[in-house]
Amino acid sequence: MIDLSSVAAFGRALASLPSRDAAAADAARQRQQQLTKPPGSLGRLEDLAIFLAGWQGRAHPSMDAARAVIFAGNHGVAAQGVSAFPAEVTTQMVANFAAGGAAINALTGAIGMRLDVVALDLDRPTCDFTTGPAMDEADCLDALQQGAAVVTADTDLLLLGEMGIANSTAAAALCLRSFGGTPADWAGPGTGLDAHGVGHKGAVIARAIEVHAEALHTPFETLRRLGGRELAAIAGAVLAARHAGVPVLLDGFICCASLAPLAATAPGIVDHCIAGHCSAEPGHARLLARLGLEPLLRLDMRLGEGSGAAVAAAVLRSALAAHNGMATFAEAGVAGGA
Ligand SMILES: O=C(O)c1ccc[n+]([C@@H]2O[C@H](COP(=O)([O-])O)[C@@H](O)[C@H]2O)c1
Ligand SMILES: Cc1cc2nc[nH]c2cc1C
Repeated sequence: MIDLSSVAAFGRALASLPSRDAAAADAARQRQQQLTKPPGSLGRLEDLAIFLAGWQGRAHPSMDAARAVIFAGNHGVAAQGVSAFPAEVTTQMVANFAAGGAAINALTGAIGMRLDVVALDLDRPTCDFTTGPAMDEADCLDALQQGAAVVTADTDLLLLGEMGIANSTAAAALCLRSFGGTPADWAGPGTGLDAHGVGHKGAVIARAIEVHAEALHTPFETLRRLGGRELAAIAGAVLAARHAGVPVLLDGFICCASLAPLAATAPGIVDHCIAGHCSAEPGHARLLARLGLEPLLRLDMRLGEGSGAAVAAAVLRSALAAHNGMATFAEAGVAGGA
């Protein structure tokens, strides 16, 4: 596992991002040319298979050891009335995940994917970041490490998701600080605020940025001051996955926003990531454009908890079924191959 035990170690991990295996990607690209179809006719499915080959380091990538992990955290900023739901729903939904009753249980179940839920100190919400840093240094490092700890070298795809009432406020603050714009560019309805609620949320975010303005100089400080435990855990998991050669499937606005502070200084942090979908949360399309990611699906989903990524995982499955299972022109005796 990569070392994320100190702020300096986090900085080093972000500054030394490994590249994909170009030879494996080339071998997969050549295989695609030989399969019994007009070149390019499987569209983005071809790109996805080549992408997974490059990051898994093998011409025949797999999803047999794919794993979904949902991180959950509680947020002090919920006290500012920024969510349509009460803060206790985070803990209640974690119980629902454990009981198998949530959308993510159904969606990972439908594709036979392993699901784990990591609840991060739910009885100790982060501090309200309109008055001080969300986390102290040790807290943020611990969350980063708990995220990194879910990554094992034998995982072939890591699907990430989150659960945390009020975390779309933290996500919007991370985006605003990382990519600029106005609070209105990044604040949306989340779980269902009306227009007045969204306006209030924007004002809360503006206040937070003002309070921390002098101190938001590094990705770590932005994550620590404006983020939350589940957001830091996602950042840690993405960083660890990169160093372990594990491609990542990202979910919605909040999941992607966890990477905003990192991407602002190291844009290549998302190179091993696929955006599973574009959420209906308005900031997500803007964020994906800033991250340089083209989402696989647009289904107007805005649930979180990994749900959009789980639907997209079925598309990845199709990409690999074709890539690994089709006959070549030579094997099938079909004329016209390269
Ligand atoms: O993934 C998304 O794009 C998304 C968009 C809106 C809401 N959510 C989920 O709703 C919660 C955050 O919304 P809120 O209004 O409580 O900040 C959190 O549990 C997320 O998983 C998720
Ligand atoms: C019920 C509910 C389920 C969720 N799943 C992810 N975020 C959520 C927010 C709410 C409110």
